[in-house]
Amino acid sequence: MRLVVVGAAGRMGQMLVKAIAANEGATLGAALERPGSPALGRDAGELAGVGALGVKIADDPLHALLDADGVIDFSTPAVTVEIAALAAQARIVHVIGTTGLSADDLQKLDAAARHATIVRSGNMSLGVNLLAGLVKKVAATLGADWDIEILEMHHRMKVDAPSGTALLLGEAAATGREVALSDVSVRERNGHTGARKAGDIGFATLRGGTVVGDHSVIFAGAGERLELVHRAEDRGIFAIGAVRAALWGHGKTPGMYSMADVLGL
Ligand SMILES: NC(=O)C1=CN([C@@H]2O[C@H](COP(=O)(O)OP(=O)(O)OC[C@H]3O[C@@H](n4cnc5c(N)ncnc54)[C@H](OP(=O)(O)O)[C@@H]3O)[C@@H](O)[C@H]2O)C=CC1
Ligand SMILES: O=C(O)C1=N[C@H](C(=O)O)C[C@H](O)C1
Repeated sequence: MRLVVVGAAGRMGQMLVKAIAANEGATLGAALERPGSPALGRDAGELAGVGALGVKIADDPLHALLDADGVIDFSTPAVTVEIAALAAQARIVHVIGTTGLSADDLQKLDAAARHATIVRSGNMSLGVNLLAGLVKKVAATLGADWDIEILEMHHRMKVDAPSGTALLLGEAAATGREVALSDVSVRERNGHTGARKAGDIGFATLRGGTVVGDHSVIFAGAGERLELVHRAEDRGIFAIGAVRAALWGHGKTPGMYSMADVLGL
């Protein structure tokens, strides 16, 4: 499968180039960066530390997608929306790892998924997607007198909050409780907040250093507390998941899919 990597010089982009180079079922067809990026013209494999792959980083998505079977995109919301429209025109697979997407962005992705096969997840790792299943089950099992709080920590360069993973885990908890996350989520607390409202799902965000991604889902009851935790130690886990998603999506009917679909969870 011939794949394009969007944001190929980024933290995840380099991991994706590495993961594609290591996968027998995939080849790197093109590598994209923004116009004006200092990475333009560099060999994507050399930049990612896997040796020259003969693919120079370029800035023209239309040209890059011409002969592609799929595109893997861990970039920014605006770029992802643009790439989704192009992937829909080309009727190819679009794997989306980008987080921080607005409701309007998500609507545009849904429209693109009428023609593109989109796999989107706030976290492409096996561990987090298994964790989401556990969170749903625990939330469904424990009564509403157990409070749910989600805590995440990421590196100092992360630009969106709460993380895509925290929101994915929040959705899993809300689904377990058969409520809409948008009705119960509390993303900020400051000053005289009053007592916690029963049924709320709270989010707390920490940023610092080089933390790849830590997530805790805390179920706090009267006199006891249950915590489910995932710690990502290497970005390679997300890249391996994304390449697996692209290969899984090849030849699938256009639509919006998740990592749970890919992993059969
Ligand atoms: N779903 C998952 O499993 C995971 C998701 N993520 C998400 O992936 C996204 C990227 O994260 P990360 O790699 O850390 O961020 P980076 O900022 O390191 O990478 C993003 C890259 O996209 C580039 N870019 C910007 N504009 C364009 C454009 N027009 N065309 C092509 N490339 C462009 C950036 O270039 P420049 O810096 O020059 O602007 C940068 O190199 C985030 O939303 C993050 O939350 C991250 C890890 C796992
Ligand atoms: O920006 C990151 O780094 C990460 N982003 C994703 C998120 O928002 O949850 C996944 C992972 O935790 C790393």
